[in-house]
Amino acid sequence: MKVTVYPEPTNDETEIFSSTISSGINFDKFDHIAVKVSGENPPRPIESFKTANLRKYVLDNVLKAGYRKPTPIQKNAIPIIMSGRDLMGCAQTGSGKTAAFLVPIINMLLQDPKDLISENGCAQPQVIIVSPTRELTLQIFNEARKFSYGSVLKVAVAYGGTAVRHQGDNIARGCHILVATPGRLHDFVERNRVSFGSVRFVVLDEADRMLDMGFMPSIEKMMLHPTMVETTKRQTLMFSATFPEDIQHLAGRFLNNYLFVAVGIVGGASTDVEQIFIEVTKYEKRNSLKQLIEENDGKRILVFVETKRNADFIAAMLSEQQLLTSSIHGDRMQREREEALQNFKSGKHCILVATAVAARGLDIKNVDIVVNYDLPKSIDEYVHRIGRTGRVGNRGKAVSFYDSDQDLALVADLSKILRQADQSVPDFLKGGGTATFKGNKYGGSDVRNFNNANTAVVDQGQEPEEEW
Ligand SMILES: Nc1ncnc2c1ncn2[C@@H]1O[C@H](COP(=O)(O)OP(=O)(O)OP(=O)(O)O)[C@@H](O)[C@H]1O
Repeated sequence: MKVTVYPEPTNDETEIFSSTISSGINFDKFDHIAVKVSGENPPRPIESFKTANLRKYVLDNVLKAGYRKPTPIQKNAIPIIMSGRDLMGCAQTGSGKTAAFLVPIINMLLQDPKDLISENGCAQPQVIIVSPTRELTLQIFNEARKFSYGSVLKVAVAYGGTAVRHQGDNIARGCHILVATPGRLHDFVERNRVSFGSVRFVVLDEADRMLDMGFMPSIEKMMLHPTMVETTKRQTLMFSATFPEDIQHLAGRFLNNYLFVAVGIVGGASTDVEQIFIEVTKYEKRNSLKQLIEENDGKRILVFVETKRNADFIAAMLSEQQLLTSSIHGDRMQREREEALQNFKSGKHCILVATAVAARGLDIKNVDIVVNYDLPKSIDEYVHRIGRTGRVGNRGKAVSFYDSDQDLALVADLSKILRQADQSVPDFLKGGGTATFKGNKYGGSDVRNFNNANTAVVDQGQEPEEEW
C-alpha cells in the first residue's frame, strides 16, 4: 500500500470557516423534539451561545462558523461538559454533535490551561478524540481547528494511509487535542510517540461503532493503557445517533457517573429525510440506478453498496455513461479516497459510490439523494447512511432498493423506522417479524433505568487493513 505525505492544513480563515452546512428551513423544528436527560443532578440546558459563559475567542469562532442558535444536543451537552461531567449523548444525524463536544472542551482548555508536555519525542495530549474512519477523523480535526482558531491551542491528527513520520513529528511538537483513528493511535502509542498521562478528555465519536466487536480491542488498549488517567480524573464523552442497549452496557465501564442525553428517538432517522423504497430483484438494480440518475440530472447523489468490488464496478459503469463519478472504499489509496470525497464535495463529480466507510459522520454540503443500491445489514447503519442528507434542518431524500431475497431480515426494523419518522410504509415492508430496534416515541432509554429522568517509501505504520 502506498502512503501519502500531505501539505500542512490551511491557515486561511475563510477556508477554515467555510466548511459548515448552512442550516435549513426546518432548523427551528429541532426545538420541538423531546429531550430526555437522565443521571444524577444534570445542569440546566443553555438557551443561547451568548449566555453559555463561553470565552470570547470561542464565542467569536462559533458565530464566525455561522451558528446563531444551539441545537438541542448542544444546549444540553455544553453545560454538562462544562460542569465536569461524563456524557453519553444521542441525537439524530446532522444535528451538531461535533460542536456539542468541541466547543465546551476548547472552552475549558482555554479557561483552565495546563502546560503542554512532550518528553523525549513522546507527546501527552490533553484531549483524545477517536472516530472510526480516516475521513471522519480529518473532518473532526478541521472542526477542532475551526473552534480553536486564533487561540494558543495546538490540534494534531493521526490516521492511517499517510506517512507516520510526518504525523508523528507534528504530534511530538506537543498538542492539546489529538484527533485519531484507533489503529494509528495505537501505532503511535506502541512507538512511544503518544502517552495518556495528561489526558483530561476522551471522546468517542460514533461511540456505538467504536465499542462494537471490531473496534473494542483498540479502545480497550487505549482506555486500559498503563499511562491512561483513571475515569474519575478525566471526562469521558460518547456521542452517536444510534446507541444499542448492549453497547451502552459495554460503555458503562469507561464512564464515571455519566449523564445520558437522548434528543428524540435513540437510533431514530432524521425526520428531514424523505425515505423511498423501490422493490427490485438484484438483476434490476443497475437499470433502476441508471434511471434514477437520469431522472435527477445534475443532483448530487451518494450511492451506497455493500462490497468494495461492487463500488468499483458501479463507478466504472456510470463513468462509461459519461457520468462524472468517484468512488471511496477501503482498497483505494488514501490520496484517492480524499480526492474522491473532495471532488464530490466541490461538485466536480455529482456522483459518489461508497461502501460503509462513508456511512457515518461525514458532513457534505448539498447531498440531494442517498441511494442504498444495496441495503446494509443493520438498521443502525441504514440510519447513519441516510443521514448523509437532510442535515441541520435541510430536507433530503433517500432511495433504497429493496430486494426481498437479500433484505428480508431488515423489514421489521425498516417499517418501524419509517413509522417513527411519520412516513408511509410500502406494502412490501409491512408485517415482517419483530423489530430489533429499541427506540420509542418519547425519547430513547438509558440502560441504567434512572427514575429521576429530567425531561427537560515512507514508514506506513501497522494500522490493520480496513474491512470497508
Ligand atoms: N448550532 C448550529 N447552527 C448552525 N449549524 C450548525 C450548528 N451546529 C452544527 N451545525 C452544522 O451542522 C452540520 C452537522 O453537524 P455535525 O456534523 O456535527 O452533525 P452530527 O450530529 O455529528 O451528525 P452525524 O450523526 O451524521 O455525525 C455541520 O455542517 C455543522 O457545522
